[in-house]
Amino acid sequence: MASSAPPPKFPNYLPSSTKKRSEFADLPSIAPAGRSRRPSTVVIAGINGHPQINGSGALRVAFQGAPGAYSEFAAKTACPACATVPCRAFADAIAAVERGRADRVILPVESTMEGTALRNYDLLLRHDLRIVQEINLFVHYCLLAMPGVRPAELRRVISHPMALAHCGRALAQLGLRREPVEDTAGAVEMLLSNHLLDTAAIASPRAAVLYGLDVLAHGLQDESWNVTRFLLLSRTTPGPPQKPDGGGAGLKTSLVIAHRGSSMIALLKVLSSFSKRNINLTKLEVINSSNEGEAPVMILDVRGRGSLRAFPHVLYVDFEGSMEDSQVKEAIDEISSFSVFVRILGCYAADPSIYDLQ
Ligand SMILES: O=C(O)C(=O)Cc1ccccc1
Repeated sequence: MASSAPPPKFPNYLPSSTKKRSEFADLPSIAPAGRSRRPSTVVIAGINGHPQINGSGALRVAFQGAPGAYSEFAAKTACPACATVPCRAFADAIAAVERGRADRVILPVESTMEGTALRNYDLLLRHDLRIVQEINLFVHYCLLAMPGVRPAELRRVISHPMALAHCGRALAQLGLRREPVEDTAGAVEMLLSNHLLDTAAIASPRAAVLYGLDVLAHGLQDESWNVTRFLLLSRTTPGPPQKPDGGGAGLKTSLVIAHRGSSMIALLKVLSSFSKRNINLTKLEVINSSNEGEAPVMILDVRGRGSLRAFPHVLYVDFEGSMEDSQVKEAIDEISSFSVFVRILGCYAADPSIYDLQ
């Protein structure tokens, strides 16, 4: 598919003021479960075929949000026969995998409009999980409201912070007050269970159908090219990564590299280790927390004593190839010789497509 994404910016999209549903002071409390129209099962057609756990049960994929969230669609795209496990927060979704209540967890990690979701990378680094697959989805946003509500009656809009950020221009034109909540489908559920007639939600057209809400506007995102990259994580490595075409190409590896001293010198050395072996980088992000007095990046040392270690300078690198390639092995050995810490976050099939979520 087309690949002319605009250059990513790199803010952390989650504002610290993100509200939990329980903190929504001016909203009536959420209706008891019996009154909620949250569907008990969600059936979504999958798009591509991937290995499944069969027999005793479907692969269970934890995601943050209510049924109908974009992350759930990403999970179903990656594993069409999976059973999805809704979780309130990302940390809960990760805990579900760590405690064996789910087999995989799916996280949105970057978008063409907002850049890297650093918070989600932080979560990935703090836990002993491996990336087993990536999924790219086009994300289309709709403005949803309770049946019969007219646009002029709306005063505010609630949604996931990334959705609010992606639709900034349209929302400014509509003059709606923005309030972040945990996920897009959760926002829809909140409208419904609290019968909010002055509030709209930004969510997918699927969520509108699932919950029976009206779609007041389609394609609310400021940029028509709005792709979100999700990572599927597992506690264990489920065997060698499957190449997407069954051939030799299409594997990717993700690394986090920490170093002391100048991050520029380390960056140049890392780039040289890859370039002299003709290894293609697909992502490179420098986190330098020492200058602005920010908290250091905490990384779980999965090889050592399993303890969290703090680093002021970190590089995230994704590149084409896997640990099966001798050139890749050599590059990682060289990088390890001048870095204080290197962790392989996963070798996995690169997603050759961008799936369309309508
Ligand atoms: O809130 C959701 O539905 C999510 O799955 C998180 C999200 C929000 C916006 C774009 C992609 C993922």
